[in-house]
Amino acid sequence: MHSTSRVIKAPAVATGDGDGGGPDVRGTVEAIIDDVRRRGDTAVRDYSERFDQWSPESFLLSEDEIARCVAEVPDQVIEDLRFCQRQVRAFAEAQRATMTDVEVETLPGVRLGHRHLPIANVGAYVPGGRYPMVASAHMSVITAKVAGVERVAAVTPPLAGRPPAATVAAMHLAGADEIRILGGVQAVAALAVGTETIERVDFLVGPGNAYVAEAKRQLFGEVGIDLIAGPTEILIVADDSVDAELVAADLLGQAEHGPTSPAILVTTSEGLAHATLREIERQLVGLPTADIAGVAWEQHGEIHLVGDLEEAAVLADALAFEHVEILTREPRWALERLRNYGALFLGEGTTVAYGDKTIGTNHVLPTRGGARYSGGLWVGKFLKTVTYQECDPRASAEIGEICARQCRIENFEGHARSCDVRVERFRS
Ligand SMILES: NC(=O)c1ccc[n+]([C@@H]2O[C@H](COP(=O)([O-])OP(=O)(O)OC[C@H]3O[C@@H](n4cnc5c(N)ncnc54)[C@H](O)[C@@H]3O)[C@@H](O)[C@H]2O)c1
Ligand SMILES: N[C@H](CO)Cc1c[nH]c[nH+]1
Ligand SMILES: [Zn+2]
Repeated sequence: MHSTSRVIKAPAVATGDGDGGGPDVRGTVEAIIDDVRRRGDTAVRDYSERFDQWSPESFLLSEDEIARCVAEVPDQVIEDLRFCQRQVRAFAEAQRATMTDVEVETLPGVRLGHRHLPIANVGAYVPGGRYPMVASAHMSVITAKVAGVERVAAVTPPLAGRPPAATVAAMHLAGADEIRILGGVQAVAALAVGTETIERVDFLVGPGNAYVAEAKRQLFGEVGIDLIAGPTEILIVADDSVDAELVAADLLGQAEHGPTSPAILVTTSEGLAHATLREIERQLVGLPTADIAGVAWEQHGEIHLVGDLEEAAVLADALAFEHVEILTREPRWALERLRNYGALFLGEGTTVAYGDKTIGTNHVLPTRGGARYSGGLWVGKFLKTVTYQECDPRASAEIGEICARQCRIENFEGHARSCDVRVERFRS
């Protein structure tokens, strides 16, 4: 296909630079994980002091401390948290209901099945370095609980030298079994490898900054992980049916996550492209987070003018962004056409912020191209799909003959004899 794509605004820094996985981040993370492995709680405390100026008597909140946090949160906030959590739970439960166990008779006397078993021990990282990311508590903790996870150990960094009350309330209402005020690599490493006071988990979930994402990547194998959910990304596909005010607001909305968060507009309308540039400048004035969003936009913001929506789709699939908004006349075309995205937002009626906080889909989503091979966090990530089999004597004799021959092709004589013994025993 001949592309007529033109760049209206290029990023000052190549997308992906500096937002994780670079040698500095990799080395720092490796050193912290090693140290936590060697020195346990002492290392955890040292890094918490160094990075978060936080060294309480215990990182684990007592029931009283949790109750004090919940009491600090205004009633309206608690009511809204409960609303958001109901939406997340309802969608997770609907997804869980699709995951039925299977048992089939594939041949007479041969029964094969699978079951979905919840992981027993999960660590849920709730970010909070720059903003208290309250909603991440719903996304990880509720979803784990809907899956049937027994122990959810939740962690989040302190906020201005204190437990972040709303985040703690959200973790508690979501059903977290343990709540620790502990952030960054030291928290993730402690959960993964275990320390004198923190029982290790089997699976780590949740978003985080480049350090947290890299820590999960390095610990993978020793512990399971949901996905790499690093610095937020947004891509908007738009035609001339949408106005620049909405597009600019949505781009800046996610750019405010951090100075390395890319925000990209792909449009068929040259008028919208230029209007969006102007509108972003206008909206940055007076935005309290303009210092972050402005840098993100300047360094990682892009506008591409394309010939048609097919070109837009090719670009969107190649970039495989975390969030993709479709602001075109008939947005549902994207459901059929696009394949690489973490979450899709169809039409002007919704926006990434709805998914981030309130509507019920999970906001823990793949970044840095991870959408090519993974979707976001969902109830299925907490379930292990395990198989079983059973064979009656007649079927066993039949299968055994074939299987023994197959084993010998591969020179597995021991395997073959485990079949032979059954053929002998069960042949009528
Ligand atoms: N992809 C997703 O699904 C998703 C969802 C929500 C949030 N996010 C992302 O989560 C991130 C949250 O980042 P944050 O920083 O606000 O909170 P965070 O909790 O992820 O990280 C804060 C911690 O980073 C550690 N840290 C900071 N500087 C460090 C350094 N130089 N060396 C080692 N450790 C260091 C500190 O211990 C601190 O507690 C954002 O990038 C946001 O875009 C992603
Ligand atoms: N946009 C983030 C997902 O990348 C989620 C979030 C929560 N709160 C604000 N934003
Ligand atoms: Zn967001």
